[in-house]
Amino acid sequence: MTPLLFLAIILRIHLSLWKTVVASLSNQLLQQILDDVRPLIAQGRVADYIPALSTVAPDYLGIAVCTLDGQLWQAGDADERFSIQSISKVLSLALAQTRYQESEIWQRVGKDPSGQPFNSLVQLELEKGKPRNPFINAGALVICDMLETRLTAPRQRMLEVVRSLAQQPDIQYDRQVARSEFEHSARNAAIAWLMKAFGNFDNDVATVLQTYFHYCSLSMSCTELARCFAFLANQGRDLSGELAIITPRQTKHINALMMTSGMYDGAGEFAWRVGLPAKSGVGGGIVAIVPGEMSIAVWSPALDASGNSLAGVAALEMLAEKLNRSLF
Ligand SMILES: NC(=O)CC[C@H](N)C(=O)O
Repeated sequence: MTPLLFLAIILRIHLSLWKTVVASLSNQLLQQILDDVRPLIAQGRVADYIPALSTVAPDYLGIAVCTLDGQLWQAGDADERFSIQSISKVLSLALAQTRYQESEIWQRVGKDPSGQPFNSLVQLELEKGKPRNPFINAGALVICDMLETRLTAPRQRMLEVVRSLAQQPDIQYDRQVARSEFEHSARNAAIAWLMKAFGNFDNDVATVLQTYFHYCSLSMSCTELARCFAFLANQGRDLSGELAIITPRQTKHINALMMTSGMYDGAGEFAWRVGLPAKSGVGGGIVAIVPGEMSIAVWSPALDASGNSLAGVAALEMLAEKLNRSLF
């Protein structure tokens, strides 16, 4: 067999597999999944440590899938906006990757799962102010500190990035959520000050906290999130394929970190149940990536003990199973 023929056969197999997935994806399938997981909402709890989040009704439930050819599938409250919270930590890291050398980032923040709650201080003290990874609060605060140093207007820049990736020019910060977090920022401030004591924080703590809380307060829908995060399924390129947000190597790094640390101390169980890189936020959103194929966003505000959306995880588990997609 000539190498060319071999390549053609492989390509055919790949394309027919791709078609199978797309064929089995439908709005009805997504709706069915939402109907199946809805009873789980009652077992979770809406985050209340940020007062502005505690008023969100627990019965919202939405899902959106964006495949790399730009097609969208949706069900439930897919177009309702919510606070993306820690999902923004992925975007801050991507932004930092465009402004810093690889070694500059990873000398200040680790690449390992923490096995601890996302806002824990214990490990940070023991490990001399170097956070385990960029997706726990300490790590994201270091990344925001780095952005503060290199960007003249970090909040504006982030808005430009998400608006362009999600193809939605009116995405905004929810100022009420950002203010509420700032008024209840004792723990995050303690984390930042502890890192400053260890020499791993350069800028004014209050300024960086404000940037961090604004990023967390980004208000986006599942549809917008699915579009926005498609670059992680696409080797770092946006949906048009024309704009490289980050390099394929940087994309690999982010997906690996999402796999091991995107769901906090629930990351192991999530890998076991779903097997895809993902990032959650205490607003109840989760973004998951099927590399080379699609990005998925779910939202259900009631959380499990690790701070991950309870029905959201179950919905991803079902979808991954139905599409026969897992990295394992
Ligand atoms: N897990 C999260 O979504 C936490 C983010 C939240 N803004 C906090 O700092 O506590």
